[in-house]
Parts: sequence; structure tokens; C-alpha cells
Amino acid sequence: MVWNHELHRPSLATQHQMEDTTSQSQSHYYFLYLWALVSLAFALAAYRRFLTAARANGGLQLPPGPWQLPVIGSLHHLVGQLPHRAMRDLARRHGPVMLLQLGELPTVVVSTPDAAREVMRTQDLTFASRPLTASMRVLTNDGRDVAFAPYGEYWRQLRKIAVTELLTARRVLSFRAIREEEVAAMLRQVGSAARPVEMRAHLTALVSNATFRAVMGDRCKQRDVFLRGVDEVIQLSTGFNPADMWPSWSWLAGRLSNDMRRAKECHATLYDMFGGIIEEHLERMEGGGDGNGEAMDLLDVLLKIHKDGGVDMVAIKAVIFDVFIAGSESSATTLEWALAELIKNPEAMKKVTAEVRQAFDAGGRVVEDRLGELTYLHLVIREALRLHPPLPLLLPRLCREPCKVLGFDVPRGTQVIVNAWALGRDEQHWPDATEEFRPERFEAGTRAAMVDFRGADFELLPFGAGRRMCPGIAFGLASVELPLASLLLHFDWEAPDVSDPTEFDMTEAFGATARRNANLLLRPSLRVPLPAPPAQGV
Ligand code: HEM
Repeated sequence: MVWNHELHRPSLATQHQMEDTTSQSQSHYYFLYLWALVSLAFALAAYRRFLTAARANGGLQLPPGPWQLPVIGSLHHLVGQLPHRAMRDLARRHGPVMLLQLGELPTVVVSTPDAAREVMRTQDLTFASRPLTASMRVLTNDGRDVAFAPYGEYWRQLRKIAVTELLTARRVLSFRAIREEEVAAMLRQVGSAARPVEMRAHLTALVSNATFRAVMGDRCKQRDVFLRGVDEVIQLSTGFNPADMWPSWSWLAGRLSNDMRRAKECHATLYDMFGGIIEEHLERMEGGGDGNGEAMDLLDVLLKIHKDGGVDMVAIKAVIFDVFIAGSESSATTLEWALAELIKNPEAMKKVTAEVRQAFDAGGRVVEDRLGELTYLHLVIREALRLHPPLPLLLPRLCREPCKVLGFDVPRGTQVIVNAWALGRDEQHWPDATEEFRPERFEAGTRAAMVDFRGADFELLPFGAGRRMCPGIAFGLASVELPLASLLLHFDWEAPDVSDPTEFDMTEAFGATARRNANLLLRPSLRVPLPAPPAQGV
């Protein structure tokens, strides 16, 4: 329709209203015809692909799964629920190895420890790659980071640097002073904030400050911009964007859904920020001011490796991206859930608080190297990870060779998802009050106490397993234990306006990580005086 901009109304509206109405309804019908034609073309294309696949799969015994529609495949079965919950419900009907069609992506979902063991141990090499969706391609510079690099020499090289140089127990230990300073700063902020306190913001700020200092030696000057970028990445990296699920139409899907533009903007913001940080570091190094040995931050280490010809600048930025996104987001989410579960379970709260105070009350603060003296606190964290693995579907794997999982054929190129959230809530393996928060289930002498949560056992996989398992476990746990113990030592906690703690809202948000949906609004009451601020501020 042509607008007369001076009058701000349709130019012919008053004179030719009748003709206009007719032409409007005609164009409406043209649009409908066009829409029907495009839909039909989509449906036919998908049906042809389906027939070709069915013929090619002749003789294969594919895993069972729910019925599918043209174009969208199985997506209608996931609508209205969070993917990990919907997949668990579907798996109960279709089995531990289940085939879904997510748009164009054939996806096998495994939901029991036996099936997970097949994927992540018995045939780990076959599943050692990751699918690279259109969004992640943009966000990770074409899979140049550790987490999304396809399996091969490049990934092996980066992974080796991560495991042997960046995230070693020794390196994590070297950041202890940073963690203690940042925790003390957070406690002071919580202590002086207006009541009640929105804890998610404090926990996110704490973990990102500590991570920034570990990576680049200083806090981030644009922390809010950075945290908005992290939020975007969490939204964009679910794998459920149209451009990700219909790769052969990604140009169109990307335009219609706006996701690709968001991914590009987010990439530009974060990588520009990383570029600036690297520039500053290089200048400092040229001035002879780089750290040495244990005093090195992660960027010092990476730039030294770069100088020796080990990695290029693109890889350095992508690795930093991983540390910030994989590292800070998962740790903050774990902290948030642990605190929320303790609010919901006052008995557990009482017990863990008593343990922490007994150990640290006299000293007036929690000391990291004595955290090993605590028992129940570690059970609390383990139970929080069982019920709320921050990455409920881990990170997807890619089948590199045709193979069988529990007797079902998995064709090459299939995306494989391990539902870690479902594993932690499997009644068969966690029979005792499965859905309830009971840290005692891990007490010494119980069957659960023997279950390893670092990838050796498949009932509990918050960090994944096999070649692609999380290399940042020590870093992640250190970022959770000290803050949690410190918050419990210094404050008593309650949720305002919640008369019955068992009613405390535990709904999860949609995203690659399963954050808590509602704000974590808590009222702290000071019980043990806070550590005095350092003379010149932190
Ligand atoms: C509580 C904290 C954390 C949790 C729950 C967690 C969880 C995970 C999970 C589930 C995976 C996928 C594993 C798989 O596919 O089998 C993963 C991968 C990864 N994590 Fe973590 N993570 C945490 C902290 C960290 C930290 C602190 C860092 C780095 C500083 C980190 C870096 C990575 C990287 C680089 C990968 C990709 C590994 C690869 O593909 O080779 N994570 N993490």
C-alpha cells in the first residue's frame, strides 16, 4: 500500500475506499496462495528427502521414535516443554536410544547410563566430534574453539593446551587469592545491599570477575556488556534456532528468525572485547610486564604459546570465549541452584550451615585450602549437580562413522544428545526419593557414594565423559565451593514472601544452560562478621 506521508494516511483511502478494500483482500489472497505454495514446496522437499533417506536406510534398524511431520520432523513433540524434560518423557515411551528429527537434523537421544556408556566410552572415538550449527559457526569463529572444534588435529592441539597448560590443578590453585578476594568483595556487597538481595546478579558478577582476573589479570571494564553477551550466547546456542535446524535453508531461516543477525552482533561485541584485552596484554608484554610461572594469567600463557608458534590469534580468542562461556556460566548456575535447593530444604540448610560454621567460625572466614575438611558441603554440591546439571543435554556429539548403539543403527552424520538431566533423575538408578534434594544419599557407605561424577560412571554426568568431557572441572568446582561455603558462614538465608519453603519456585529457563527461571530473591541476615576490606580496596 502507498502511503501519503504528509497526511499519514493511505493516499487513496478516502477517494477509492471500495477499490482499496477489494485490492487489499486480493493481495491478501495472493499472499495466502504464495504461502501455500512455499509450504507445499517445503513439504515436498522434506518428503523427497525422507523417501531418499528411507531407501538409503534400507536394511538398517534405526532407533524408535515418535511419529514425524514433514519439514518439522519431531519438533511438535517438544513444543511447550523444556527440551530435556520433553525428551525424557518421550524416551519413557520410545526407549533409551530414541530417534528424533529436529527439522532437518536426524538426532539420536540417549537417556540411560548403559546407552550413555556406549556413546561416551565404548564408542567414544566414533562420537568424538561435535555438530556445528549455523549459530555456533558464527559464535565460535567456524569451530575454532575447544568445545565446538571438529574432532581432529586442531582440536587435539587446543585440548592439550587446555588440559596441560590452562586448567591444571596447579594453575587453578594459583588463582586462589583471586577467588578469596572476589568472594570477600561479593560478601561485602551482599551485606550492604538493600534487602532482599537478587542473588543471581551477585553470583554471576562474582564468577565473571574471578574468571576475568584469572584470564587477563584484571576485572572487565565492560562487565555489563560482557554479561549481556553471555546471555545472548546462552539463548543462541540451544541448537533450536531455525537456521540451525534447517541448515539447507539457513539463509532464509536466518533472515526470517533474526537469530543469525543476533549471533553476528554478539560475536562482534565479544570478540572485539577480547581483541582489546589481547592488545593491552601484548603491550604489557612488550614493556616486559608479563607474568611468569605461577603468577601468569591464562592470556599470558596463551600468548607465550602463540609466540612459540603454537596457536594463532583466532584460536586464542576462541579459547577465551570457551573459558568465559563454558566456565563462568556453568559455575554461576550451579551456585544458584545449590542455594535455591538449600532454601527449599531447610533441614539440609541447617546441617550444611552448622558444618561450615563449626569449621570456620573461629577464624572468621572460609579458607580455601581447608575446604577438604567439610563433608556435607560437597554432598550438597553433588546433589545440586545431580538434579540440576547446568548443561542438561551436555554438548551434542556427532556420529563420525556408521555404528550401532544398544543394537540400533546410528548413521554417519547423526547428531547425538546425551540427556544428563534424565540420567540424574532415573528412578532405576536413583530409587530413593528421586526428585528430592537429599545430599545424604551420597554419604559414605551408600551405593551412591561410590558413583563418580567426573565421567567414570554414567548415572551422573554433569561434566560429560570421554574424550570431549569437561576439562574445567577443577576450575569449576573451585568457583562453586568457596563462594557457597562463605555465603553460608556469614549469613542466614530466607526467601521473603515464601511461607512454605517446599513451594519455592524451581522452574528452569530455556537455554543451553538450565538456569533458574525466577530471580533468586533472598534475605540475608549477618551472623558472622564480614572480613575487613583490604586497605586500598580490591
Ligand atoms: C560447574 C562447572 C562446569 C560444568 C557443570 C561443566 C560442564 C561441561 C559439560 C557437560 C561439557 C560437555 C562434555 C561432553 O560433551 O561430554 C563441558 C565441556 C567443556 N567445558 Fe565445562 N563445565 C564446567 C566448568 C567449566 C570451566 C570452569 C571451564 C573452563 C575454564 C570449562 C570448559 C569446558 C570446555 C572447553 C569444554 C569443551 C571440551 C571439548 O569439547 O573438548 N568448563 N563442560
